[in-house]
Amino acid sequence: MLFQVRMDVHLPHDLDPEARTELLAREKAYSQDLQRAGKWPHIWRIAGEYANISIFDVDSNDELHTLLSGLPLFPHMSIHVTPLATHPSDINA
Ligand SMILES: O=C(O)C[C@H]1C=CC(=O)O1
Repeated sequence: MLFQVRMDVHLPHDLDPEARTELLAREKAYSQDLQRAGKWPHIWRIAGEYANISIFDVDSNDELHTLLSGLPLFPHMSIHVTPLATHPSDINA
């Protein structure tokens, strides 16, 4: 099952710089592990925003929720999920 996920990051302005560095390192490692596992096949920065558009390839809504809620940045993000269906005009479908 494919989902488009938009993540907008809102880090607290008073976050300790060391804690911020550690948090972002954990986020990067978590994200890259899921990319290597094929669960997170696309991630794009939205130009000009601290936000990304990602594609997740998961087995269920529950798996998606588990993966998203495990993001180290989860407490600092707003997340919008769009389920994707096959387009009838897709020549690759
Ligand atoms: O920077 C972001 O867009 C937020 C987050 C998503 C993956 C990652 O490494 O950071």
